[in-house]
Amino acid sequence: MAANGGVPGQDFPNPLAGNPKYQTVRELGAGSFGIVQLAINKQTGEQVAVKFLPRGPDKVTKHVERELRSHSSFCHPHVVLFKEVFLTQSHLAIVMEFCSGGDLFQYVRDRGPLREDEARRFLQQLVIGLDYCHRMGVVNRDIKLENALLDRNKRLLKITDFGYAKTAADSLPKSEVGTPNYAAPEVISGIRRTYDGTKADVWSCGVMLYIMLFHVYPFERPDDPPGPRGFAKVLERTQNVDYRIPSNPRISSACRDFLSHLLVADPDQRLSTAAIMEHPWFCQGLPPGVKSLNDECLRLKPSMEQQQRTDEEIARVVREAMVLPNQMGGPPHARHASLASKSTSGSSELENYDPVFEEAYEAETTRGGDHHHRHQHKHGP
Ligand SMILES: Nc1ncnc2c1ncn2[C@@H]1O[C@H](COP(=O)(O)OP(=O)(O)OP(=O)(O)O)[C@@H](O)[C@H]1O
Repeated sequence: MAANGGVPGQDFPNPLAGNPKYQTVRELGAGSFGIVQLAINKQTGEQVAVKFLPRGPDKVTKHVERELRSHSSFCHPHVVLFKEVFLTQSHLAIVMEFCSGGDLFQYVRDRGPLREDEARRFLQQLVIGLDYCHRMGVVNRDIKLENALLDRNKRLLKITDFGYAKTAADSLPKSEVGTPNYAAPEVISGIRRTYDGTKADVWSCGVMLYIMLFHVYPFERPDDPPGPRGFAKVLERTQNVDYRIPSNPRISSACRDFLSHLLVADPDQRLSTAAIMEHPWFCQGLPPGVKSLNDECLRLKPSMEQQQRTDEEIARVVREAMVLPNQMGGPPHARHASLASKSTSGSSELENYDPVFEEAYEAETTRGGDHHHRHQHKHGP
């Protein structure tokens, strides 16, 4: 921490300086919208991640409001838990569950291709989390390795970043969003004025699985030219579904079949998350009870009145955050406009859920085998 209480490398004072509830531990990273800090809740000792968006109309937009609305309605073991949002003098602060194991991109980058059963375990968790979001009426549209965070044991996966998410009520997505390497053909082509965002998310899951298995992007080639020409080739191959299955590391025919049902050009022919959950490759080693987890989580959904109150509160905080503090003439420091804190407590089934996948991993590890192949590829993560 800089001497002035500021964040090293940042030209503004630490937004949490003097905050009565949270204290900064360290910076976790920066995204395109703002920085993320690890902080500690001084009252409970709990570690949390706090994302800061600079106040003012440039960074705090209606998209932020939508992200917060979606995120605040979720309560699921494979979705990073939203805790609260508040205003500081300079920033809108979004408090989330802290995932100390880094993201799946770093994990795959450090290990090389994952063993098929390890890749499947991550994919299972991703799809279960995603199916829940879809059933809550939200498509993510930015599914990628970087947005899958891991717990301290690097076993449990949690989806994060709903910056591009759309609710079903917002109508089907029309804009081209997401990350090019993970974008579905119908998103790239723009031929359909609208597309089914749930199926675009499924395509991105297919890309993620491919990268986990082979440590390279499916539609890139090592001899692609750099810059826009290489980029254009990736888009062209995506639209032609022109990918190859490397012979090394060898994958099972069931896995190959599974992948070929995710990376399908026609979204109507592509598996839905519900159909994925019936595929034999996906079901292998799936801990018992996991398939009914989403029904349980959906039962915990806030009531319409509750969610309406939360949405109104979010709208109020976001409206205030859009105005620069010196234009408000309001209180000078850390105006705490927070929502009630959330946790998964109250549902014993959810509280007991995390060990389910952990135990499944343990069983798998005991069964043996070298967990991590270490093939090096030129253009992988
Ligand atoms: N809940 C969290 N727990 C632990 N680390 C987190 C958490 N949320 C974000 N991070 C880390 O903070 C960094 C910035 O995250 P953020 O979501 O702002 O940006 P991003 O997803 O990398 O980029 P962008 O927002 O441009 O897509 C990332 O390295 C991410 O791993």
